Amino acid sequence: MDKSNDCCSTHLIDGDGNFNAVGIDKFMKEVKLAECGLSYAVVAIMGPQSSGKSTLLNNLFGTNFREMDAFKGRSQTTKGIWMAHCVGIEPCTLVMDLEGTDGRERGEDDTAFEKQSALFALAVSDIVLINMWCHDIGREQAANKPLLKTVFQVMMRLFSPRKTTLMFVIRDKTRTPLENLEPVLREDIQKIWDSVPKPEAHRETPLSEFFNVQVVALSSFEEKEEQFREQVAGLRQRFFHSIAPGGLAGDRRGVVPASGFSFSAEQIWKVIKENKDLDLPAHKVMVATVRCEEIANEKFSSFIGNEEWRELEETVETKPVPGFGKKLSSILDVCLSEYDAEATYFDEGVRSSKRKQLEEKLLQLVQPAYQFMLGHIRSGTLDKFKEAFDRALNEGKGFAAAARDCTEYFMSQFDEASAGADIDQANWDSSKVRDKLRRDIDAHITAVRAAKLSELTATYEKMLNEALCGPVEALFDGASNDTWPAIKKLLRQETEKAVTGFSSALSGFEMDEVAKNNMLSRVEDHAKGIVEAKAKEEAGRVLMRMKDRFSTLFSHDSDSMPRVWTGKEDIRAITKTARSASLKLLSVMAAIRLDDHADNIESTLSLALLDPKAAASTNRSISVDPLASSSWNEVPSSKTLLTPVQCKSLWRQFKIETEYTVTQAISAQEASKRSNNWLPPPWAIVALIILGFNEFMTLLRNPLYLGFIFVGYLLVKALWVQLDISGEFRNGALPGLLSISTKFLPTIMSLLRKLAEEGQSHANADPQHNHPLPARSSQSGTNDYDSSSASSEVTSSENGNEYASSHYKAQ
Ligand SMILES: Nc1nc2c(ncn2[C@@H]2O[C@H](COP(=O)(O)OP(=O)(O)OP(=O)(O)O)[C@@H](O)[C@H]2O)c(=O)[nH]1
Repeated sequence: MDKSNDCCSTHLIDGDGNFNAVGIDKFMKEVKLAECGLSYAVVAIMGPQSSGKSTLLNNLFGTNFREMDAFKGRSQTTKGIWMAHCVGIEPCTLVMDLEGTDGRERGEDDTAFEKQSALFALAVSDIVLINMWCHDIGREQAANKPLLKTVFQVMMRLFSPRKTTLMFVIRDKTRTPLENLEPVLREDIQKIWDSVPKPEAHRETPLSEFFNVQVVALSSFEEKEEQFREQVAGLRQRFFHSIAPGGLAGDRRGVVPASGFSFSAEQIWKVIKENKDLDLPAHKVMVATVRCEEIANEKFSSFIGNEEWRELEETVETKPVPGFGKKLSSILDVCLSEYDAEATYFDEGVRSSKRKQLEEKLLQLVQPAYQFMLGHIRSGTLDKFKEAFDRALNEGKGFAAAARDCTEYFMSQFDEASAGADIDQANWDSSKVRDKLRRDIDAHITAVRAAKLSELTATYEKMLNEALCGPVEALFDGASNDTWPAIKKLLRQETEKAVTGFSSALSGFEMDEVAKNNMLSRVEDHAKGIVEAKAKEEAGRVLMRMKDRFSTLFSHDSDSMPRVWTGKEDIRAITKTARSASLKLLSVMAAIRLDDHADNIESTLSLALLDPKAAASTNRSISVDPLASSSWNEVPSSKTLLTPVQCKSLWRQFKIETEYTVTQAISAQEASKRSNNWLPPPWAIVALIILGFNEFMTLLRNPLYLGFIFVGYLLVKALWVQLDISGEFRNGALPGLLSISTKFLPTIMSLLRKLAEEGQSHANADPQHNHPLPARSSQSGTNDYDSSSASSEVTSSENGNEYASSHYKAQ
């Protein structure tokens, strides 16, 4: 029978002392040893070569170790150490069949492997069966004596050895009852124990401290097979629940968890082969360290490959994952509890330190995902805060209250959400992200606050602009003594109104008094600035305004009716009034007078510009022009709109530009006077009537004369109109005469030509109806007269209008 093909037995260490790690791993998987934890037992059998060890094990545990064929003779069949799984015994029990001692194959001196395998069996097994022939008991040259000596010697090489059960299996028992055999055997054992050299610490240590000695006797398999089987079946029962308290196994102090068995065995064999002492507690820790490390690494790798984790990690990079903390905690929990389950039977100190390391590694791995999650929570909370804050402001909530409430609410929202992202395994600090959120919120509030404040300021400034610009301009338009007081009053009213409104609008911001007052004073300054800017603007066009005012006053009477220069008006007085009114405008526009400080700009200006002679006489002693200065005495330069020099220059310009209007008026007045004087004086008219009374009467009595006179009148009138005599004389008598004299003859000629043409055309058109010429001429003359008269009237009317309109334009 070839043992290598057995499904449940494997060559653990070969004859040359090589450890079959691959084979044992495979074996462990087959028997599912790793799942057993500490619930497993290891049995080893030692004994002389061909003493029926394999036969016993196969019968006892249902194994399939190779037995020697009885017909081929007693030669060594078991080389090295074999291992098999005991069939049907609970808990899982492994059995090791060791190479027989005192074998002829290795020679008498080659005890190295024997000792090594004995030490290995003692270090690894809970129960060691010592197979011996019954007839060897009490014999001096017994085959098992060297074996026992070896066992006891190697036992000394184990530090803190656990108590192992040494079960002496007496084969081929004789009729001598066991009760008689056992004391002899125990005596033999004790003698051997006493003869073994021991270290100082164990010199007095009894055998029972190290070994739990048991003795069983079996009938011969060959001769009394039936009895043998019965006895073996009874013995088998003792291996059930061997590790339970009071069971067959020893104290199991050095036992390693089943999953570490293969590694532990390999390491023990390695140490034994290197001929070192075996420190089992240290070995246990070493095995635990290596195995826990392996388990931890395996769990870490399986965590990295975990689908759920990978999905979570991938998702959280782009968006928040609801229930992040719970999900991640549960994945980590599964991983760590798997570790716990597998490492549970290893040394507690090692196990927990490796668990801690695994946990740290896992937390390090998942921390970036947590940071992503916190980042999403932070940005999401910030966005929601902005929305809610805007909404609260739009609903009319006070700025500071809205900022405070929203901040408080959304910070608590963040705290809640970040608590949801926390995992049970770590106490991660989210305060940095929280602080960042707080900073972002504060920055947003500050930005919105600044925008709102500047919006409010702009609104009130705009209101002030609207309230002040137009009225101030109108007030400057009618510049008078009351202008600046009126402007001051208007400014005060509007400023008060704006400040009150602005102040109540600012109340929602809960600003400190100083800042608030600063803002209010800025609004006040703005109002003042508007007035000053308007004043500067108006001062820039003061010349135009002065001219307008002059024209208005000059060309209109006290009822604001356009003035017609009839000759009765006092142009000098009118001019003076108009100029002094214009000067008033100049003096009003010369400086900003928003404070109550009085100045004498007006008097200086009127003295220097309106009445230069008086000024000259007043200042004779000083002989200095009061306007030859670039500043007014009482007015600071910031409030000066027009310096004295500018005023002087403006006045000069003004006078030049208005002079034409005055000249025009004077001319018009003279022309008017002349046009009203064409009739002879009344006394001449009375003398003419008295002296010419007879001639008039004669003419009236004779219709022919009357007709001649009428025709003559028509001719003179026609000449008057044609020559525009009244028009020609408007520019003076001499130019009129000269002009008429040059135009007289051509006009007569053209008049006659027209008459001739008229007569010709009538003769050609209707030769039969030859109307009498006088009648026709009379009609024609009448028409001419009418049209001329009308045109003359129109012309004069147009001239009148033109005249009026020229005056109007001048205004
Ligand atoms: N006298 C006697 N012979 C036995 C007994 N059991 C087995 N044998 C015989 O002993 C011989 C050796 O049997 P194995 O079981 O191979 O002995 P072993 O100790 O495993 O041999 P190695 O592996 O070579 O050390 C076989 O021929 C068996 O038939 C027994 O109880 N009494």
